[in-house]
Amino acid sequence: MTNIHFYKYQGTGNDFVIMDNRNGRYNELTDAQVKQLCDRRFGIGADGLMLLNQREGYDFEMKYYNADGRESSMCGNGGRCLVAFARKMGLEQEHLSFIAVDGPHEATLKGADWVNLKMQDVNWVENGPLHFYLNTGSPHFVKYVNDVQAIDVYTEGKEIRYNERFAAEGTNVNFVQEMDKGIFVRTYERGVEDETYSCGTGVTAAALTFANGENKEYVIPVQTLGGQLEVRFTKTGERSYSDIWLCGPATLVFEGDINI
Ligand SMILES: N[C@@H](CCC[C@H](N)C(=O)O)C(=O)O
Repeated sequence: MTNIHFYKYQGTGNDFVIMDNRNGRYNELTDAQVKQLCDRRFGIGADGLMLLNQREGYDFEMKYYNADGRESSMCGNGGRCLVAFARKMGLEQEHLSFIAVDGPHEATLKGADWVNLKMQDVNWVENGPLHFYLNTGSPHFVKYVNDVQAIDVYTEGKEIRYNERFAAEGTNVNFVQEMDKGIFVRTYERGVEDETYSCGTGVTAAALTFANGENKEYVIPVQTLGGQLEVRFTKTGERSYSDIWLCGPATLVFEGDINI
């Protein structure tokens, strides 16, 4: 039996269990334990779990697991929550750098719970007749629809996620509606295998595909079920984007102890 001191954070309703693992205490955590901690009935409940690890040359390392217990690709809202958590753990500077599975990131903190997270540049977008497909740290299928509220995100998202073209890896699936100002995005998340209230890498993917005009700086407001985000970036070519920032709130919900 292991005693775990955990923190629960949420970023626009995308929620995470977080542990301070800078001393390596949780290195032996198994996939089954991660799954149990994320379980909404038998555990704490979350879309994913993150460890704050020590890493030379950076303020910290981000290790991310989906709710299914498997270590996965980059999580944008998770990254923002982990930055807010790092500050709670004593990394008080306004500007932080960390390394994640997709490479180095930087972040800035504003006020009590606002985190701007720099994402990797994107240099490839598949542009189909009715969809886009790109990788913003995690793979994302983006489909534009007329009424996003009317979409059965679970059923339609699951069908695309398990389409054979995405093979064993699968994809996250985003449904996007253009609004008066910006876009509304709903996401079926791989590894949660359900719709989540918000997905940071998905919101980023949707915002990039929305900027289909000239090469210039863009600021795209994005509505999700769990709240408002903003994506800032520079479009540098027909399918290339740099200086991409995912901006929004990241909030501590509660902390506690659990034995597993
Ligand atoms: N919630 C995330 C995405 C997490 C990773 C995703 N479930 C995957 O496996 O690709 C986000 O905020 O980006």
